[in-house]
Amino acid sequence: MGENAGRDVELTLERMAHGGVAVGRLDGRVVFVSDAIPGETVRARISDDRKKSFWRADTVEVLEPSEHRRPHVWSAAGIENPPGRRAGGAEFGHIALAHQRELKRGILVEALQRMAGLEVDVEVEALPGDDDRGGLGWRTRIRLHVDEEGRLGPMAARSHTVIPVTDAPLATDAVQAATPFEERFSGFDTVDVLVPNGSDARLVIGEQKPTVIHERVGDRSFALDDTGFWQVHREAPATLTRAVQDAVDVELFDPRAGNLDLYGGVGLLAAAVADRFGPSTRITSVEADPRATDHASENLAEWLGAGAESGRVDRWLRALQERTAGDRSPLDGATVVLDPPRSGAGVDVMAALGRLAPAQLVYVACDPVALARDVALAEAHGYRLARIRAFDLFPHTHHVEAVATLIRD
Ligand SMILES: C[S@@+](CC[C@H](N)C(=O)[O-])C[C@H]1O[C@@H](n2cnc3c(N)ncnc32)[C@H](O)[C@@H]1O
Repeated sequence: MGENAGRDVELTLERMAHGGVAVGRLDGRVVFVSDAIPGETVRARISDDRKKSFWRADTVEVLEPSEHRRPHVWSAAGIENPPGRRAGGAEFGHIALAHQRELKRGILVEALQRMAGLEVDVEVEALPGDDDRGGLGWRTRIRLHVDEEGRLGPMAARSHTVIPVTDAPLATDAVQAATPFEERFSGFDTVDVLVPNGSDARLVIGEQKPTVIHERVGDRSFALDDTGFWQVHREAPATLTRAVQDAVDVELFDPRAGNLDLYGGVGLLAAAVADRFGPSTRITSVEADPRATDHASENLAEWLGAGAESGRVDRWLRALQERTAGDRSPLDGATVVLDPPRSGAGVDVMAALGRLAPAQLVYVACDPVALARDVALAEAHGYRLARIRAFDLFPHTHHVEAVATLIRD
């Protein structure tokens, strides 16, 4: 760190940036400030002055509060704790819930405008029950880290410091009740606590071998590993199922085409499509994790035309192209659902999709900037954004989920 780290400065915040930090300016230099709200004036402590183009700072006192400021929903994360000693993972917990959604909307709209040249408006929709519970009690799984004394807690934001806690209010009541906050776990790095829908709580301590669990979504049961990926919000699997079903343009959907569910996990979204379009639907889920792929095969077994293949999406699409003989693309008339990790699909995958030319893409995104970049790439390959919805899948954090339909012009 340079000589400014630790210095307190007064800043008025202009806007919220991607990543959940507010933007202020000090002598013309951008400063990203945590725990602040656009419009506020705060005293902030500089935490990182290594870069020429921007510094980072943490709010230590609010001098002129925003009307949207609230006491933090998690005392372990509030500004009463010293910078570097605040629990991470609830960086919007000091902002009124409706305003959190407004800020997330702004980030998504601005990213699409700046990176894809699109003027869209979109509401960030609350998930069922969240407004009644103040945006708390939604996490069906949490990962806690172990500090040097064996205590459990999240890391502080942008840090590897574990902050021991005695509660986790974003987690469901069942997850909180199952979390052994008072126990010590010396010798382990992490403890995962999860309560699958309709079954008992599970603890995954350190590098434990995976155990198969089941999650219910409506009438369906999905097999998965307790160490594997599953949507975190208790209402997310059902909400994304409906959103993907609604996002598919029915006129363009061909059940006999080579439909795909890329980054398919254990087959949640392939099942959504197959459920929507009936028993003759063909769809292949592509997933990098071989165990998740095995579960997807099992979870999709009732549809004759549905299956799962293991592989990295970029390589799998390249192999598909290489197998292609003649002029007809294997994705002619196909619908491709893709739900990549935070980094998005990226240049190679979007280019491969552009060459394979499916009729429509349904892009499920957990990062608005990666989405906007990939929408711009899709446009360059002849697709246009036909519709987009956004969901507040992660209340009290800066994260937002979007479901976009891109249609080949
Ligand atoms: C956001 S999750 C979505 C899973 C699924 N759609 C769901 O909703 O449950 C992303 C999935 O992509 C997988 N993944 C990450 N990178 C991948 C890649 N390059 N190729 C294939 N799968 C990948 C992860 O293992 C994870 O299961």
